[in-house]
Amino acid sequence: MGLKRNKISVIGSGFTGATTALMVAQKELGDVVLVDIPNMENATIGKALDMAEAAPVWGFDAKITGTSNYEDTKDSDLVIITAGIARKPGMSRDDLVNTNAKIMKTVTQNIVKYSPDTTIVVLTNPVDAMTYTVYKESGFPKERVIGQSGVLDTARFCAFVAEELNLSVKDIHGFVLGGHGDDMVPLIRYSNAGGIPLDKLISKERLDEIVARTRTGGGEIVNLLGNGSAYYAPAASLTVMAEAILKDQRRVIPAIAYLEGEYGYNDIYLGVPTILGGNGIEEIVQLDLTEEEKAALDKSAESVKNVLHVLS
Ligand SMILES: NC(=O)C1=CN([C@@H]2O[C@H](COP(=O)(O)OP(=O)(O)OC[C@H]3O[C@@H](n4cnc5c(N)ncnc54)[C@H](O)[C@@H]3O)[C@@H](O)[C@H]2O)C=CC1
Ligand SMILES: O=C([O-])CC(=O)C(=O)O
Repeated sequence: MGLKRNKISVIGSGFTGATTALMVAQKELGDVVLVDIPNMENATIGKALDMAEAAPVWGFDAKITGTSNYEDTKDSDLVIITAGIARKPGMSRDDLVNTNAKIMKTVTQNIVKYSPDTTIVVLTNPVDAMTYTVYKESGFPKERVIGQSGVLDTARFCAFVAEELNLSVKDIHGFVLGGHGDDMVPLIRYSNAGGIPLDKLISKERLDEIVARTRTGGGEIVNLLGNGSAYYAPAASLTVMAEAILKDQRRVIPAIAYLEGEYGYNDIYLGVPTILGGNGIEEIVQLDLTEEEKAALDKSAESVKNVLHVLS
């Protein structure tokens, strides 16, 4: 017998879930089970079938199944949660908290029932609080419940810097920490273009504008789409995290992790630099922060705590 293929379940077959399913299948990270509520079952089966029919065109081997039955997720190696409502123009991510917390609880109970040893990556907003909810509901060890924000926020920052400098995105490295809200913390000191610190290449005034655009990057897309939020870059971000975990890459990736003293915070999920590998979050990297950077991170952590208070 040959090697066993990974099984990846994606919960929620909407914009982010369906796009993620296609991206992970295209990269042959494993077989994919796409799950939604019973009312959406036909549409979910249809999306999965449509993706399976793309496989011969692109030449990827991955079985893709659509379902509303969690039994089909049994023994998943990785579960990605995208289920829930998305914001519309005029809303903040935090407005989604009560509706999506309820969804997180039922989804998590079903995941745990069929895949007690899996690793969970959460996308649903407000994502820091939703990752905390999934962690508490699952009873899983903290390293196996992870939230996505930093890859996306950093990607937006890098896209804006590459555009500003007219350079390849491949040479831009950024680091965005904190909660996935408008007071997230892009760390200029740890960002560079081909190793050259950004403050040597871009004026302070323009850098401030890029930081501000990064912080409201999700809202910029929400306003343009009019009827939902971003999904291509979020799905690409989830795919990178899935690859790091399933291939045990030990990549340095900003992710939403449970903190017990790191950066001075306790009992909170927050975006920090991590090492992501086969065991999920294998380490939290503790950077030295200036007083100003730490104050900005404190403010962001405070916003996440305020959302968590709504839930308790
Ligand atoms: N953390 C991040 O960086 C990002 C987070 N998001 C969040 O991801 C979530 C999903 O966004 P979209 O895919 O654009 O929304 P969408 O509305 O296109 O899809 C959500 C899907 O979840 C399904 N769903 C609802 N309750 C469910 C349940 N109990 N079980 C299974 N499926 C269920 C819905 O039927 C729908 O198909 C939103 O909360 C959004 O704010 C989106 C982009 C980036
Ligand atoms: O902005 C939103 O509501 C969706 C999201 O989290 C993002 O695109 O960063």
